[in-house]
Amino acid sequence: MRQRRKPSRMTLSHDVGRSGSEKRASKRDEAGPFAGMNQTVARLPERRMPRQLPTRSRMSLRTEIKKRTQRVKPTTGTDGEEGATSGASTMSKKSKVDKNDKPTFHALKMQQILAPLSYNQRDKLKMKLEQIQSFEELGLMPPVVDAVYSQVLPHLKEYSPTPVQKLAIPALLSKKGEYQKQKQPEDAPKYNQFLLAAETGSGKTMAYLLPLVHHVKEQEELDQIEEVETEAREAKEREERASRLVFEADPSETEGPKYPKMGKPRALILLPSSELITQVTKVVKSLGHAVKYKSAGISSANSPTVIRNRLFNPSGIDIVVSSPHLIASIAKKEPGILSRIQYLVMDEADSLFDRSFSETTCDIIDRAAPTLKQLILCSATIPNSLDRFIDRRFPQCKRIVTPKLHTIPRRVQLGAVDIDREPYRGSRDLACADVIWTLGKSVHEDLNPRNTVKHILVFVNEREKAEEVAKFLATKGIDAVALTRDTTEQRQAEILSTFTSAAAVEGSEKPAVQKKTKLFNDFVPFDSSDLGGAAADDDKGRPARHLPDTKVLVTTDLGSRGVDTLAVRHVVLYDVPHTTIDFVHRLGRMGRMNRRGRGVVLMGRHDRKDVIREVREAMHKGQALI
Ligand SMILES: Nc1ncnc2c1ncn2[C@@H]1O[C@H](COP(=O)(O)OP(=O)(O)OP(=O)(O)O)[C@@H](O)[C@H]1O
Repeated sequence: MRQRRKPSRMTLSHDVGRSGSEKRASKRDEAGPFAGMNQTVARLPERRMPRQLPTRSRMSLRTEIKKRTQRVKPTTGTDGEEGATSGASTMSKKSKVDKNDKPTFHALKMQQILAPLSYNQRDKLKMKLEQIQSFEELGLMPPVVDAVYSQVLPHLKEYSPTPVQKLAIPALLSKKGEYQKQKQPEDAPKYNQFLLAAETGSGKTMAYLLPLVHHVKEQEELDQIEEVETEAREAKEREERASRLVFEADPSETEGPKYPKMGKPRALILLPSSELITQVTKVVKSLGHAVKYKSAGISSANSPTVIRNRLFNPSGIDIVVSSPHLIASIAKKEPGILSRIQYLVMDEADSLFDRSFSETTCDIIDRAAPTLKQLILCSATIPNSLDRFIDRRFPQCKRIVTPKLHTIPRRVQLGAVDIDREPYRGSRDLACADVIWTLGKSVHEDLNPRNTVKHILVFVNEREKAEEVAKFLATKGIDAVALTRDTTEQRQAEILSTFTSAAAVEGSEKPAVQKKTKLFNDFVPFDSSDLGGAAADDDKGRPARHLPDTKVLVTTDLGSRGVDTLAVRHVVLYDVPHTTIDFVHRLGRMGRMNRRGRGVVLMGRHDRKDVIREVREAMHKGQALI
């Protein structure tokens, strides 16, 4: 029997976008033995008016909730797919907001208080976004912009930065506040700290990478000037010394390191898994084809020789993409690796600061601090724990958040299948197979002349379950594989590559033109009559039929964080996710960059149907989850 789960500690932050100064309440003078001394006037505390408890207590809880939710209501109904309507128009509609549009989270509130971003903040951000239309307006050097067009997004005809890119790139390039930094107390960090928080699939990688490349190139020019100056100065000093010490060897003349830049990157990007390292390295490399710099991606999937060759190239290295654990272990033997870092990025920051990574990640930040100029934390979800951690550890952190933070794109729809209904009778496996068959047999409307291979992701909550479900699906004629931490790194890369390619893969079957065949668009998972039958076994237990042109990947959170699964348009939530954070990440594997997607959640009698309903409603209205 399935057990009811305990609520998770991971909850979304309620006030992500506030600035450093807003969040610290002014510290009151603490009382002490000398507190009243040397006073010339009586400093009596301000008289406080009693709180109007009677009125407040009369206010029903329902009204209270309504009042609060009004404060954070995102501008639903007025924003299109990209959500960039004019702030003025949305503001003016504030008073006319339909009651039904307000977030009415009750079940989700048990996990978390609301308000990811205030209504006003979201509106202000939208107004700011409207003012920027192209990459040229962001302040990047022209070769970097050209590299975006020619290398990273060559398949596009029209280019425009995404909201997070519009907000983050100018902020990361800005030199504002550099002077004040130098005047801060000795022990305060001398580097700028940023938090980039934006919805899944919104282009966060380029939002931090383009400014980083810009800085690296700028620094390269400065280095070259400095090198020429140093060489000239040293030559002059040598000459002077030579004229003074005609007969003696100069004891102060020691040779500097032969390869000063070897194994000492300027920028370090840290990620929690090998798949993500490979993914981000690909973007770094593609930019590097046009803007020349030296980069390397290293993960535990690489052999020590490969890692050494990539890092310790005599001509130096500019950008390294890796994981905290690997960098920490290299730094034990080669401390130089952290001695020149100026730009440090923590991508998927909520994972990198969770219990399994936090100590190592923080240690790297401390060791890089003396040379560090910018620390960038980046994530699609900001749990309360991370929010509090940032407050404590990086009180000066500048928060760059987008108006759609913590929302699931409206292009993604979520349906639910009741596994307790006929014909499943409580069998989650059977319901899962049936949903996949229905999705697999539906015909994609724009596919000609052959059916396109469909890529479906199935998310389970426990690692052991992934293997089990994949096996079951295989017995039902479905081409399913499991991806877990136990899968070898090479195999993980192989499996994921088919799910991350944007190119459509032509299938083997012609689309059936039968009347009965459902168009992919028409699929309504709530309608059980619509669920086509999964293949029955033959006498020997082998599947009687095989589902063609459909590839299924069964995975846990490993496949949900950051993986750019462009090929995926269907996600099946085999288990109801533990938290809204999991909903955001898992459903965030679809609907990336204006694509559409459909999710199906399997729900049983022990699952929180109220949670599913609220998530669906929030998605439908384009509201942020809490
Ligand atoms: N300005 C743009 N226009 C069109 N496509 C873009 C743009 N910027 C990035 N992309 C594409 O969008 C996809 C998603 O980008 P990316 O992986 O950076 O998203 P993300 O915000 O980091 O997602 P996640 O939170 O899931 O990690 C990539 O395929 C990328 O090439």
